Amino acid sequence: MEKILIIDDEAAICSSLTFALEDKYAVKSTTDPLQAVMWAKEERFDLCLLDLKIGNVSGIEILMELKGIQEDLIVIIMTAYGTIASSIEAIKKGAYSYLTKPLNKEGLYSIVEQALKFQKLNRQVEYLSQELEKKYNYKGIIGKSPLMKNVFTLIEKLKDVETNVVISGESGTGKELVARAIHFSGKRKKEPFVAVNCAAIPENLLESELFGFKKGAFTGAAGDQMGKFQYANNGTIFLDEVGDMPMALQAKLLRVLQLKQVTPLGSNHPIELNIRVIAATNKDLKKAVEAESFRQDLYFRLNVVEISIPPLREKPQDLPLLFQHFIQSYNKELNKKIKGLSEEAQNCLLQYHYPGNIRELANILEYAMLMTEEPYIQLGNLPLELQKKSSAVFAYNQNPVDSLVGLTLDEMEKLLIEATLKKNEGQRKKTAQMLGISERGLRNKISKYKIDK
Ligand SMILES: Nc1ncnc2c1ncn2[C@@H]1O[C@H](COP(=O)(O)OP(=O)(O)OP(=O)(O)O)[C@@H](O)[C@H]1O
Repeated sequence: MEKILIIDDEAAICSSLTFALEDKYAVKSTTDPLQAVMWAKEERFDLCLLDLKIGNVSGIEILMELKGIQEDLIVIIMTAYGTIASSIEAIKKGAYSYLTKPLNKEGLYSIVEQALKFQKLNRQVEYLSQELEKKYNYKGIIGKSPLMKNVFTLIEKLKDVETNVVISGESGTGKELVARAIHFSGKRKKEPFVAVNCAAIPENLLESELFGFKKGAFTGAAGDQMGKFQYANNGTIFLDEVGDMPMALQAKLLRVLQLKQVTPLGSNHPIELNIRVIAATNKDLKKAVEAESFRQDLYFRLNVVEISIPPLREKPQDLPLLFQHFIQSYNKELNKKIKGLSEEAQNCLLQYHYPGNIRELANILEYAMLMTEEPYIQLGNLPLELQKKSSAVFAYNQNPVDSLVGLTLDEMEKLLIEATLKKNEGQRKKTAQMLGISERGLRNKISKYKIDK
């Protein structure tokens, strides 16, 4: 039985409403707003009939307090004054609807029934979207596309074995997330997971960062320092951007992996290691081996199994799930109650090709959520760059040439190259022919406009 709370400063109204509703619902009523707030803290009501003015207390304040306690409580405002303005204010603050006094029984029944139905549906939607998120959320990695399912299968296979793994994919595709999933679901999960970005640490510091050093090993080595390998002992070391590791260090890394021991700089005492190595790269390591910028022996030692993570533009079916996932998580982080995206904003985000992959999508949504005050993110809340692209595409569909007015020639050229590449599924030769330029010319423009390949 649904529970209804009635708050009105007239005891007669409280009892007549109770009488009208108690056959069908569990009803509690009070003339004291403080009492009502106390009840709401102790038990969960489904619906509240709230007077707009209870003595000196404003019903809107009570409404806000009740909503703060239980967000999905349906509140129907009752007003003797019938002033549209205050009722509209109440609705803006989260009331479901309002009734004008004197109350008519039929009107009351119908609005209560309708409101409870609405709430039931809302709860169902909330429940189903959480279930959906669970279904397509593999250890915090969202995705339902066949490409991502393949990644999940590999994680399952690799989590409990000791095999070295290379995770490849463009920047922001989730390589570190996958490495963490392997570590934290496998048998080393209680041991450390240590991530090192080989591209972010200056070359002269990388060796000491990885292997550690003894006091006096070099100028400035004021005391002993443990290296990342030692920190990660018994656990997993995650070598991010391994393709950027200098050649000299690659040889040392290979020795550490072969001998399963590390010797800090300036020390003669090797330390035994029991470590799993997961490396990541946004470069094509095979090509780097061919170009002799990556050692072949190290490549074979690291790359026992490769997990390749597809760029976001190759798995558009994951976009709606990711939108929902990030909106939910930023709602928590930013203390917001955004419900979703307007159709226009959603279309704009569906059309975009995300050179920065999921990291870029997350940033766009965080920005948009900070900008929006409404329940749904609007096109105008998205970064300007995206809006511009979207309006150009939209306008183009309406009126091909006029619509491009406002873009610079460079912006237009970039859009045209992107669209032609997309039509030709990335084939440059065909694209260059279509655009009437040489392949070299196309390559130059691709790099000038930073178009992803
Ligand atoms: N499938 C996914 N589901 C949910 N969040 C994801 C997913 N993939 C990536 N992310 C999020 O996107 C951000 C970037 O991911 P991550 O750092 O793992 O990417 P990366 O490929 O290692 O990037 P880089 O190469 O730049 O280091 C993180 O905040 C991560 O949580």
